[in-house]
Amino acid sequence: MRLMVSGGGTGGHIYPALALIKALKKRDPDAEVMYVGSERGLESTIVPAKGIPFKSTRIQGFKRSLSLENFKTIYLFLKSVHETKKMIKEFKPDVVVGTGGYVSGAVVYAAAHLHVPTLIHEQNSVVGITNRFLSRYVDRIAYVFDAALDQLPANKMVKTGNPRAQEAAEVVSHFSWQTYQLKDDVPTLLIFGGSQGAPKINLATIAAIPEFNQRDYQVVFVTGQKRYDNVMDRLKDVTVAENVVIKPYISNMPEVLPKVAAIVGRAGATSIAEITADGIPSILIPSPYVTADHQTKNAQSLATVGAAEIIKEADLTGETLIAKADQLMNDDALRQDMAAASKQLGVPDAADRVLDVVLSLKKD
Ligand SMILES: CC(=O)N[C@H]1[C@@H](OP(=O)(O)OP(=O)(O)OC[C@H]2O[C@@H](n3ccc(=O)[nH]c3=O)[C@H](O)[C@@H]2O)O[C@H](CO)[C@@H](O)[C@@H]1O
Repeated sequence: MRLMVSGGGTGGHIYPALALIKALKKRDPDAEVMYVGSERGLESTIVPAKGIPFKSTRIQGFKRSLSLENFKTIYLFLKSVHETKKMIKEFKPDVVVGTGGYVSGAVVYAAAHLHVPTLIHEQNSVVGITNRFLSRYVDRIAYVFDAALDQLPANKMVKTGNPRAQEAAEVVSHFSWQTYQLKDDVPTLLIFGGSQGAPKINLATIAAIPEFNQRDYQVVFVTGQKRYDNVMDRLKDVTVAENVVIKPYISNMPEVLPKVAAIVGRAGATSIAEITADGIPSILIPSPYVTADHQTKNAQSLATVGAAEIIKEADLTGETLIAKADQLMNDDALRQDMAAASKQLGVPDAADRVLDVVLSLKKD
């Protein structure tokens, strides 16, 4: 099997692709894989670091307003299609899979033009612009939320869940909080704002640190790689107690998550897949800056069954954060109930389900 995968921009599009590759390698150790990403997206560092063959192309997104930049976007897209056609002819994939982000638009479009079988994976309840465009050309569309069904061609749709859920569910974690100078027998609250960090979550957490310092539970605050210096700057005159640890990024999230008592975070689709696969209680602060407010829909799917609490970003302050965090962290029974509800929503075999579809597309 020769699989070409593309997805990029943010972690939410990259990690499902990596989980699919992992599942393929497990089933077929001789499979050859090529990942095509954008030059500047997170994938250009995350993917090569995993030892996966990686090629890049330059591409950018459309501006919502009418702008000259959009001509450059179209030019880069066409150039990218041309470049990736060459990569496809060279690598000769049996199937090409796109997991979202602009770069997958060029790669999957090029593959469809060359009559290579194609599949896209839609992680969200509201379909992204790239997948909406690609849906006309691809052979199959793997999806997670039923809400996506009426936005895409019904005859191509296969419900699979998010492959990252399987990676999260299957991991045998040997992670110890001692790596972070924390204790293994104290409940730990993990705070992170998606793959890039979220300024409002960071500000509320900074405001809450004097209170977190006095709690019996531990707090791991992940700022986002690019926002770490800014956070540390704001904290230069603030005492941070031993039970609070601040990190720019966690690169081994599947190992860390099983050791977490509760999460405060955004409601990105891939984060949610992990949270439910592991059955972790959460306080979700949906990003109001995403297409059609889809993170609120994602978060509601957990909140309605008692798996998560929601704080609207507009209501998020140090005080509201502390109040909800205390409620959850000081009540073991509540956390257990939420954990059970969360786990009910998980799809722990999602990577195999996507892989089955991929393999069914391979021509003999
Ligand atoms: C602002 C934005 O456009 N967000 C979108 C983006 O979110 P984003 O890229 O933030 O994606 P998600 O929240 O879905 O997933 C984040 C991923 O990054 C990982 N992670 C995060 C922090 C860290 O320190 N280490 C780490 O490994 C998480 O474990 C998870 O696997 O893609 C998602 C999936 O299409 C969408 O639902 C989100 O709406």
